Amino acid sequence: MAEYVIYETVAVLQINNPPLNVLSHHVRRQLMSGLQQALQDTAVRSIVIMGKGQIFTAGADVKEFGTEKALSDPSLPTLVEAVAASNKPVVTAFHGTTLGGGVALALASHYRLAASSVKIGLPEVEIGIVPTCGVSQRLPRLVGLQTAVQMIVSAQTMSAQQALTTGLLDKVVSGDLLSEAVGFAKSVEVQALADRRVGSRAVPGADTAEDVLDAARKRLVRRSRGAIAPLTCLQAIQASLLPFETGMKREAELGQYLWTSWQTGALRYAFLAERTVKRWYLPGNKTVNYRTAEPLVINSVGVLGAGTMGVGITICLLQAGLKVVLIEANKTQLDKAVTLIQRSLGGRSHSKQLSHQAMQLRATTDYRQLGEVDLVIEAVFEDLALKRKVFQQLDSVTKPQAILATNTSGLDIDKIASATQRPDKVIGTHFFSPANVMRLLENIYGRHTSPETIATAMQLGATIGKVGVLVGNCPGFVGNRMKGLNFTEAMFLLEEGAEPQDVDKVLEEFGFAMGPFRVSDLAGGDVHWRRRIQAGLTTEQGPPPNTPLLYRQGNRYCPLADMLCMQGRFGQKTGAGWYRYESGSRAALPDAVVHRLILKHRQDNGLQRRNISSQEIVERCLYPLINEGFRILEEGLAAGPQDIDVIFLLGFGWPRHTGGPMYYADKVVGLGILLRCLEKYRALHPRSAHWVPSSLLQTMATQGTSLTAWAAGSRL
Ligand SMILES: CCCCCCCCCCCCC/C=C/C(=O)SCCNC(=O)CCNC(=O)[C@H](O)C(C)(C)COP(=O)(O)OP(=O)(O)OC[C@H]1O[C@@H](n2cnc3c(N)ncnc32)[C@H](O)[C@@H]1OP(=O)(O)O
Repeated sequence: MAEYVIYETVAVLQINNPPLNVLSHHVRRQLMSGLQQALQDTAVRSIVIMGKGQIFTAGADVKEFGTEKALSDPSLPTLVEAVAASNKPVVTAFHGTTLGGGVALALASHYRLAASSVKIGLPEVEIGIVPTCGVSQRLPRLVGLQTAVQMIVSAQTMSAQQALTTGLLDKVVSGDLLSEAVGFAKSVEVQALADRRVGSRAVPGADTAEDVLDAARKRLVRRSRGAIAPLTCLQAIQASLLPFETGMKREAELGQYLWTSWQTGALRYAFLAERTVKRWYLPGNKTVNYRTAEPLVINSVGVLGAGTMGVGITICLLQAGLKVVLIEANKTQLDKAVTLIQRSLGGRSHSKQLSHQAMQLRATTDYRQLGEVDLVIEAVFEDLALKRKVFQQLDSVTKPQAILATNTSGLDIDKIASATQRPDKVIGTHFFSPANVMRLLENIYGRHTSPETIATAMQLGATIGKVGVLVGNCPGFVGNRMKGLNFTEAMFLLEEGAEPQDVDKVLEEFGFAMGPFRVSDLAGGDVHWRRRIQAGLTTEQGPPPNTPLLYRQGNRYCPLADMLCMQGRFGQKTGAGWYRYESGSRAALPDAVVHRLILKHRQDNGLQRRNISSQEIVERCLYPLINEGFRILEEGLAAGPQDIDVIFLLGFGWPRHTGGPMYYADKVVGLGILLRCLEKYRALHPRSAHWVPSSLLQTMATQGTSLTAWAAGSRL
């Protein structure tokens, strides 16, 4: 709700809708009624709008979007325009965080005041909408086009000091915000309002406007990759160069266009899904969940292995204020890791002046130093036998109540746990590289993992700023199990007529930052080659004896990746893979050697080249992966489609504006069409098991059930 209090001649309207003061319908109604009361009360000469609690407001109520409530009277635009039309001065005074609709209220006010710690931002583009309510028209008039573009299109927050410098704020206060705001409001009661109305101003620096907009447009065309919101927001900003009323009409048209687009639905889903997955539960036993399981308190963590992953994990633990014992048998490697960690945390090792965070690190070659830690994250080489040996050692050196986590991208958690006497305390914590940057933490529970251990791993993820997603134990877990199929089909497309750059281009246009072949070159082709060798699919010398070249273990198989690896072409690190790289450059250049290799492979094996459409590339690379997602749900390895989508959005660069693979299948492709497509390709490629539609998909498609609606109903 919103409270109404009078301080002499000042009416103070305080938003009180904990925890984040979102501008839900009831809040808007009360603010509007408070505003009208203040305007009618002759004793009131000025009005202050502020918020109670930890922040001013997180903006419009995103959970109302897509429902009638979002447009119910007073809608946010109506409220904002009522503030702008006030004939008594309105001062918006904010603290904590002020986002979206909160900024709209502030811009419509006559004065803006903020606490010095405030963060101001316009995250609308991230949920696929235009910052309407006059924001796209008033902000450029107040701070100039360059800053407006920066704020609206980047969605980054601004500090109070930056906002003061750009002219967004009139004053930054360090004392009590309420008394400062009331004092300020009194001081402006007799001031004329005409030139305080932002809408009546001209956009400063309009002479350089076209240059600013052109540069922004070029940047966005390069970066948006299919997302429509950023360029639409830019169009709205451009309209601020028109007379105010005309610009407002244009803003409303563009606002409506995005408001009704499927992409805003997808982006809003992604926003809520990231929060939904925190409310974890075991798909097979909902009584084990985030409410019933208590996490252990974790103060100190051991990290075993100081390779790239170990270093990244250590950095995020230290950044979260945890004590870390880093163990590495190789002293040279350990020293190198310590330098990297200190550098990353801002400590200056040469002057011995370390940051406070870096001082929480103890680096040693001695396992016994793990005796007192609350939890260990093992990050040694991805080899089951090695990990089992390490866990045996950990079991004997750590205290009995310590949790033992393994950073594996696909090995069997139960086999690792069975090397210890405490399988209930063993869990998989799959970090994504670079571990200190990527926000995903895939947590994998084994057959014996206790609820307490799960709750602790999920809590640890939140502590270190990651989004933890809980999944069941299967080869590759959820992410890699699904992702692997994308690459498999991408290679079949090469056999049938495509070149690596064709496949990459189509998937990059779809929205991925990099296509599968560029990703493979970046990650290093040898990583998966080793896995294929371990799985008995190939050998270092070629196919295993008495194995047909194009079929392995009963399925169609493309040996092209193996052939490249046998030539030592592992990708960027060797200067050549699916592409070639000129020395020191990361630019992937199409390579005649690869072209000839593919050509010869087709000729040797009687494979006919044909033209492959972009549509087919998308379907062949993405639909098997989605089908596998349905199988994962069917097998009870993920609680819902949100969990799978968050894994792909945060761990695999799946384009956010499509919501993630499961949302995309449900809301964009349609389950019926997906099913028919799988059946078509199954008929064409009978030796690829991944085209067999999952029974869950078949049931849903046949019954016309929506996956997201089904999931929303079953979620705790
Ligand atoms: C057909 C005609 C069409 C015409 C157009 C009609 C117009 C209709 C209105 C249009 C209005 C346009 C202009 C205004 C736009 C906006 O304001 S859009 C909203 C902008 N705000 C956001 O995007 C907020 C994003 N939130 C955050 O970044 C973070 O939540 C936070 C504020 C920084 C706090 O972070 P943290 O403390 O980590 O908390 P969280 O876990 O993220 O959130 C806690 C719970 O609060 C929920 N929540 C957060 N923000 C909102 C929100 N804006 N609305 C609703 N709910 C919100 C969040 O989901 C969490 O809840 P659970 O999901 O239940 O866990």
